[in-house]
Amino acid sequence: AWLWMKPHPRSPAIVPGALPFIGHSHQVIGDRKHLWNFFRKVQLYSLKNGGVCEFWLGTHKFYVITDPEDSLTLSNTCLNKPYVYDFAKKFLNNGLITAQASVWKTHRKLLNPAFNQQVLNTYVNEINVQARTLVSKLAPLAGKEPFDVRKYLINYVLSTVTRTSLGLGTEDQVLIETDYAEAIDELVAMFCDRGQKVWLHSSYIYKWSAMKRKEDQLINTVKNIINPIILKRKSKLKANNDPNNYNNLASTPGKFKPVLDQMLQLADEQNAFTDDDIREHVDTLAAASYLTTSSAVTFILLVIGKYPNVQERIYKELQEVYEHEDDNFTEQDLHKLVYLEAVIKESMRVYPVVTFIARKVDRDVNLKNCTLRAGSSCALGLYGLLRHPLWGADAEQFKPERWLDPATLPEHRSLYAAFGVGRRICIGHLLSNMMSKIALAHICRRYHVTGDISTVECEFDVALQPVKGHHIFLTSRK
Ligand code: HEM
Repeated sequence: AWLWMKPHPRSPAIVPGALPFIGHSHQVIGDRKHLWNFFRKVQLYSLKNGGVCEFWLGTHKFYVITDPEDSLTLSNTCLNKPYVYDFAKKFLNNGLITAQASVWKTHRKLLNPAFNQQVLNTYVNEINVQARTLVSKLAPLAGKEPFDVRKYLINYVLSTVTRTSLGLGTEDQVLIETDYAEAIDELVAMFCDRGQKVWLHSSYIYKWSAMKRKEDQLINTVKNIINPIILKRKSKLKANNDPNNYNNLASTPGKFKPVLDQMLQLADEQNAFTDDDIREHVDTLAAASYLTTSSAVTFILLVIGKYPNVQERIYKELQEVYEHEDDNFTEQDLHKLVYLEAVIKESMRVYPVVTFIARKVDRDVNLKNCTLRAGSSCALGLYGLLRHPLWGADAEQFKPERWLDPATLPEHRSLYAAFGVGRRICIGHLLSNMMSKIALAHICRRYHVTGDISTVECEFDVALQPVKGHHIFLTSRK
């Protein structure tokens, strides 16, 4: 093992503190706040050392890339995910996040059209409905005490994503928002837990653990909820007597074709997906969307709360866009909210929620100054890319204005890494932006927000999130 750990020519710098056999494993043990500090530290170390460095978990080598060009090379050369993603494989299997490159290529191509702007525009009405529900749930809290807004946002994102992907009626939707949401939440937390408990990485040891028994139980819960929904929808579409049938929906204003229907249609016409594939895609969309988007909006509210001038400018822009206090935000309105968009982008740059992604290095890869060895894993440091010196001397500062003038933005596209880098970039990024924008527009037109991003401590939980209990305070604008 020691020989394997020995640097070879064209090796990058090794993060200090490695021990024989265990590498840096002792440095990741601790709570989630500690874990985030470790990941942050290695990315800053990578930035300082020419954009690539390495660390070790046991005898497994992880490279960390924060150079924009090298990260693009690696992410497009190696499309497979490393073994840590396999922890979620039993649950999400052929879903886009965990799918092997060969399956991913076909499925991603088939699913891309379901997330293009034209399709997303048909969701605007539904997202407004959900944002109104969010605002009405926040109403009793306004003017009272500071509170943790994240759980309300989780609920908002999960309802929106499951509504638009499953198209359920109110009855079935209740089950999704309670039992299904809870099971997904526990499963995601469990994968993160296993990642940190290095001894449970071995599938042999894991097989005998209480965590594995719990995982099986939760996966069954999820299957028992989603499988009947898929079957029911399938037979309804087949019978062609459903008034919600796609062909009627497509042309009805305010209606949309849920992703589930699009997948069932592809399955029917092209044999593209099995029922299991479809469930895995639906579960992946739910799991990938809610922690990320809810954290992002929480951070944005804390940022808005900290900078009153930014908040007033958002409010002014909103007032210019809608005519009546109670109007929905239309697709055209969303285009006009350019300052709000800049605030969202800048907040996600300075306070990203997905701080790194990873790839399996399944062949030797030559980068500018070093060679990555096959058999290892590589983390692409999104946090590092988003504050790379190429952003300018003010890279650490929150400055939404930089997005209003393209001339001030860095040229390299992979520096805009909040939603990933390369071909496996987030499929839901436009939907996520729409959900964030509509929720913030509804909140900011009703309330004045107080919060303080500068005192927030973060913990790593798949998505980065404020340590529990970080609060905002709302006062009604009326
Ligand atoms: C603030 C919100 C979000 C952030 C920061 C985010 C970030 C990311 C990142 C960094 C990746 C790349 C993962 C990797 O390469 O390993 C990714 C992938 C993915 N995201 Fe998102 N995401 C967000 C919201 C969403 C939403 C709303 C959805 C679904 C509706 C979604 C669905 C997915 C899926 C399915 C993938 C896998 C894509 C593939 O490999 O083809 N995400 N996301």
